[in-house]
Amino acid sequence: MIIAIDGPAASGKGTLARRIADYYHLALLDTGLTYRAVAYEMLQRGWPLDDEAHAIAAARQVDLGALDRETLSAHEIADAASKVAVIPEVRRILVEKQRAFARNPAGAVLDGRDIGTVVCPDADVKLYVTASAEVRAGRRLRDIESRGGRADFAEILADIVHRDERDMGRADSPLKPAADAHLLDTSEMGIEAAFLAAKAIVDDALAKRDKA
Ligand SMILES: Nc1ncnc2c1ncn2[C@@H]1O[C@H](COP(=O)(O)OP(=O)(O)OP(=O)(O)O)[C@@H](O)[C@H]1O
Ligand SMILES: Nc1ccn([C@@H]2O[C@H](COP(=O)(O)O)[C@@H](O)[C@H]2O)c(=O)n1
Repeated sequence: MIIAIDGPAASGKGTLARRIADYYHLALLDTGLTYRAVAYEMLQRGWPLDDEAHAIAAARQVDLGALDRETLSAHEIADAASKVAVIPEVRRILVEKQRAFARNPAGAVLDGRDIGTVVCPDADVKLYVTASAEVRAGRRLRDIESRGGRADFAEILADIVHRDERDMGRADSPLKPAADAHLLDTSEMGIEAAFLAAKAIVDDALAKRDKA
């Protein structure tokens, strides 16, 4: 079984993906980390983010087994990731690795921006998780503060809106719900309620599949 979870920044898709993968005993890949790994390498080396040759070389080096969430989750890497993610050849290389992961015989959950539309168009279940930009900014702020950091709500909101615009507006694999995705607006749902709503969708899809 493959479950595809897409959505804009800080919508809670990663949290949901983790819960679903644990519950159904599926392998999990946060594909955002693969773009972040390319951005991290570019920033570390001092290469401009629009240097396509170096970005492509960095994408080839990405090892799915060695993605360091702690290092890659830094807030400033997110914006850089969305800049390298507009380069078609970077996407092609990373999508190939993501598809290889999705072939895991035990089944897999992948979350990102183009999983239901490009990476796994035949996924058994597709979820498009969203929430208002203000709710998402509030969640991200609490996230940063709970780890001892400081941030400004207005700045986070502006970053989120700007990143969404870039992700939705790019020519190659823009963020959008797949035609057959189930929309899950979690603006007024806590983590547990969002998980239960997603689980109901997955269980329903599995029951239909088993009947067919
Ligand atoms: N339904 C929810 N209600 C309240 N808080 C939530 C909910 N879902 C996720 N969160 C919290 O919001 C923050 C962002 O969630 P998460 O990292 O899962 O988002 P994401 O969509 O994967 O973000 P990104 O695209 O930036 O990686 C986390 O602190 C998480 O605990
Ligand atoms: N399938 C994906 C996943 C991510 N991106 C780009 O990476 C940026 C960071 O992603 P996070 O989920 O870790 O926040 C994101 O803003 C996208 O630009 C992508 O293009 N496709």
